[in-house]
Amino acid sequence: MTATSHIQEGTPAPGAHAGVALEARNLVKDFRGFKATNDVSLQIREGEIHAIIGPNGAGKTTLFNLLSGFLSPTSGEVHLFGERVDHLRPFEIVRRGLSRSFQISSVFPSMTVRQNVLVALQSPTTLPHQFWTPVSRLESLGAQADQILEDVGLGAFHSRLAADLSHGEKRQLEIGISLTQHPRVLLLDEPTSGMGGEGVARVIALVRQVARGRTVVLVEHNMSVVAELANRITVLQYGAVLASGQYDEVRRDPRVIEAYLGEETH
Ligand SMILES: Nc1ncnc2c1ncn2[C@@H]1O[C@H](COP(=O)(O)OP(=O)(O)OP(=O)(O)O)[C@@H](O)[C@H]1O
Repeated sequence: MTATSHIQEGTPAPGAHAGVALEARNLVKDFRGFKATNDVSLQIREGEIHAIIGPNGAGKTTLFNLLSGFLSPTSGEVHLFGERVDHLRPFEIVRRGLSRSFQISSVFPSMTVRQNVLVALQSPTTLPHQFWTPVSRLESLGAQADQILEDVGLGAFHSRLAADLSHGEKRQLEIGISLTQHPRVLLLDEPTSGMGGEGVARVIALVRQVARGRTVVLVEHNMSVVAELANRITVLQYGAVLASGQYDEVRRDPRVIEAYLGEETH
């Protein structure tokens, strides 16, 4: 049995989602004849930390964009807790429980750490009937902001300008901003990119913490981070799923070793 076959097991009947938080069914994204996503089917189970890995250009970011509504698939479907969402806009998907953080910073540098979280808390996705509110009037959300900052380890930095945060602290803030949307599923795009050992260890601890009670999907290049965090992994190559399953099993798959993990297993 190949590792790939695991994604076929337990496939729920159409409409059911029995323990599956997020599902791609035969997803294709065609950029002018080039399939950046090529018939991808995968299931992310509720409560797991699932890593999407693969060489540069394998289609990881494109898949994230499809799962979160930032791109529409050429064909195929995305289901969130059993509901088809591939026709919805990103904010509608956020409202249904899926948030993502970005590889490129979404932080406002000229605001304080706390103001960044407050602004995210009053976004239309969390407060549907409220438009822009001056930061000074957002204090009703202050307790919530403070709790989120504690949760992501930035409690002591609340009044610091976001511009003055270290790279790693900015990533912590981005995760905090994602948490303002109360996601049941959190997509993290390379949360440890550009970090040294200490920052990586902090993010690993943070991801473990935010994963309590929710589902986390992460794109990650650092294989030791994947090994530490992921319950299951999916390996992409040329836009397609090469293998999907338990980390220890997939890393021994000869095709995966050849494509990607060779150095790790020597
Ligand atoms: N808008 C686009 N138009 C044309 N081609 C695109 C577009 N977006 C992505 N691609 C191509 O699709 C392929 C997959 O890109 P993608 O960014 O999804 O890969 P990735 O696995 O995230 O790569 P990396 O690890 O380098 O971030 C690449 O060959 C890329 O050049």
